Amino acid sequence: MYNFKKILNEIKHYKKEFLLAQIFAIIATLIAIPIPLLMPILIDEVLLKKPGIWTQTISLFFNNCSAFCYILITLLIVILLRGLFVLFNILQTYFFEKITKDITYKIRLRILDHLKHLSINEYENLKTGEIASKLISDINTIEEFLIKSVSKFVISILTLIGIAIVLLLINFKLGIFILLLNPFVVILSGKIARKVKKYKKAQNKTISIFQDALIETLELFEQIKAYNKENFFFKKLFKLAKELRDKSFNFSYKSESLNKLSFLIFLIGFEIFRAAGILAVAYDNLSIGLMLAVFGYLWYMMTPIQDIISIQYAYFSAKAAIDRINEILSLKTEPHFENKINPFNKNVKIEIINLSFKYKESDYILENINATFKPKTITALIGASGGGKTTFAKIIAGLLIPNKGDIKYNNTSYTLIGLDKIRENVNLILQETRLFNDTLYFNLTLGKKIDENEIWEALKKVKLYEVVKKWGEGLYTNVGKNGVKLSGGQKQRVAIARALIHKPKVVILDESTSALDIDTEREVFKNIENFLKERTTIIIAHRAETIEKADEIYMIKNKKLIPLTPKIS
Ligand SMILES: Nc1ncnc2c1ncn2[C@@H]1O[C@H](COP(=O)(O)OP(=O)(O)OP(=O)(O)O)[C@@H](O)[C@H]1O
Repeated sequence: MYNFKKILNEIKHYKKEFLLAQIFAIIATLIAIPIPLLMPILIDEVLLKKPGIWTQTISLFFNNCSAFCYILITLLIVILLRGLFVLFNILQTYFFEKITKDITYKIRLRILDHLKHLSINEYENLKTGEIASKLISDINTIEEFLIKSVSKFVISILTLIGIAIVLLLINFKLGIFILLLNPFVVILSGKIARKVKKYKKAQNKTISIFQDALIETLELFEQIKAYNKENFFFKKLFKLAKELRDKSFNFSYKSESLNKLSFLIFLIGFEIFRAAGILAVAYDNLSIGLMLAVFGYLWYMMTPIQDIISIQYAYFSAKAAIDRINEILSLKTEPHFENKINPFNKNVKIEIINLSFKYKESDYILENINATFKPKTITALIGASGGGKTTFAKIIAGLLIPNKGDIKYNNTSYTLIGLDKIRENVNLILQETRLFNDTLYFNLTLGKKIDENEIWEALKKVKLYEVVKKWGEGLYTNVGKNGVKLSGGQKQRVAIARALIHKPKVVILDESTSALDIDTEREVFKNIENFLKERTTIIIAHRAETIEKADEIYMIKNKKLIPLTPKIS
């Protein structure tokens, strides 16, 4: 779990970089502080002919300097200082960014690692979009806070101290007046500016509601047409479009007005300080040049004050982001079992012993069941819809962990094998096959190097050979997002081909030919029959013909697994 202390503590790992960054930040600030003073001072010392410390210093190096020479030298020095300021600023940014990006990278890795080990049961309750937004936007928010608090805070404080000293030295009374009042001006205008942000957010929300509805309508366009529901859905869209107009108008108008108001407050403050500056010239011996320098410092003060104030907001946003990230980190990961014994080096006998299972908040789906699945045997599993067949298959495949009882693979408990080993050797082919937006080759091999001939052989068996041969790029054809270029039945056959290629010791077919027509299903089964008979096979099916192929039959009924012997035919 994360908290601010833990995140800020991370900085300890970057002591060298952090120290360098701070040193560069201090140098940059020291360089920047005198810049607003240099040009205005020439007004007094050169134009108004009141020689002072600046022209005297230049004269030490250049004899008989003319007005042009003073202005040129000052200009060159200002340009040089500005250049050096940027250079040191870049250096400090480099190190600060390196630190913050590395810290957030570690947070990202930690979340990804947690997701990797998430139990499937927990994963099913998560929305993928939510995870994506959490990973990206919440971590960005934390990063923003880190940059503001770690890098900008120190610089802002230093800059303000530097400016305060210069202002007080220029004119004590004017300095005090500005230093006390300016933060209020910035805070007030900043507060209003934040309200603008709130309205902008509300406006974006209305836009996204409209966008979501539009996308959904377009995605389901075919079904909407088929059910003759265009009027209903488009009426909803028309209504949302109207709402979007009204709300957008309301928000844009308000946010624009507030924006202007915020700037007005800032300008009023600025004008008051200018007036105070002129008053100081009139009544307090402030020179015109120094007055102009004070105006320069007024602008210069704005950014550090704003940065300091925004740390507070960044803190609250980051706090919410940390809470959301912790929500992900609190999701249960699957138990880790040591891979002590590998029972999969021969054909597999699976024994289910007093096994019970329930989902997070459900009643028991399976209760105290016992069964044996013999090697080189095809077992059919039947039962009413919703009875728990897929759940049972997932447990055998190591995707769900039983709440009670044991599963033994060749007399070895799953707790001694390790889930990864089980998944490697038990291939569960589900009814719905999800494919990667990648080539058919990748979808079949999943990154493993497999000889193309072997793949073509598998495709022949599942009757996809002709189809794929016709594709221009053959095995290297991209199947599109979620395999859109393939029909439901073709996708199911890709999944079966994948199993043929990976040769698992146990195969579970969970209604994995449901989308095939009877003839194709019959042929595919005939082609893979030997493959299935050589291993431990469980077939979940409704069709009598599929069940007939089984050597044994089990039925799931009332949370129990009942052997059906003799075989129904
Ligand atoms: N992730 C889940 N969280 C909570 N309950 C679930 C989850 N998955 C399935 N269930 C519930 O478990 C029960 C068994 O579902 P399962 O999918 O295993 O049944 P099935 O026999 O395979 O059904 P079908 O023949 O319709 O595919 C159902 O009541 C279902 O609502």
